[in-house]
Amino acid sequence: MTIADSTASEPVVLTGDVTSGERAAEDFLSLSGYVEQFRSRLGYEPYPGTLNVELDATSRKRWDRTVDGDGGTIRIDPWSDGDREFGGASCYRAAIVSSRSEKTAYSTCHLIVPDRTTHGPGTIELVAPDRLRDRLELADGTTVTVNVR
Ligand SMILES: Cc1cc2nc3c(=O)[nH]c(=O)nc-3n(C[C@H](O)[C@H](O)[C@H](O)COP(=O)(O)O)c2cc1C
Ligand SMILES: Nc1ccn([C@@H]2O[C@H](COP(=O)(O)OP(=O)(O)O)[C@@H](O)[C@H]2O)c(=O)n1
Repeated sequence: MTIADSTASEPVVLTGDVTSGERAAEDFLSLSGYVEQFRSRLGYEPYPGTLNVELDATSRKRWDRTVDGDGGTIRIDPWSDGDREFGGASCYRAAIVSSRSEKTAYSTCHLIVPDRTTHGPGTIELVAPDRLRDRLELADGTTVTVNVR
């Protein structure tokens, strides 16, 4: 299955646990070169940071297979501020549900795959206009389901 196939059929369903990283994404997502692209291409200004989700074994295989050979639905282009080069990213429309409040889905977020990242393929990152830890009462270790379209 590819992301292109999944648009026409069912979303790709991924489950995993919320984790903390090294607070690197916060700095990148505060830069105007990214903020302007998110506003025009995703339709919102992201909360500065990414929510990290460590996938379970089944989801990890599913996601590896899904992204294979797919260019991503929405591209964020590389850019430069004159001194430094910043990498691009691929974004996929997504919705997230917490195992602690399954009635509350947050559906205006995106799974983002930076071209350069410190994370391996077993950890996905989500961007959203709101702080998802607050909106969905998430803590490290909370199991979440991410539906990727
Ligand atoms: C929009 C975006 C752009 C990024 N651009 C770069 C980059 O140019 N160079 C780089 O080394 N990492 C880049 N990263 C990746 C981060 O450095 C980091 O590997 C990843 O987002 C995990 O961060 P965390 O430690 O906050 O979880 C980018 C991340 C995002 C979300
Ligand atoms: N839309 C978002 C983005 C980040 N976050 C959280 O905001 C904090 C800062 O994001 P970050 O990407 O710099 O941090 P880490 O993921 O490296 O821990 C982290 O605790 C993220 O989990 C969130 O709750 N909702």
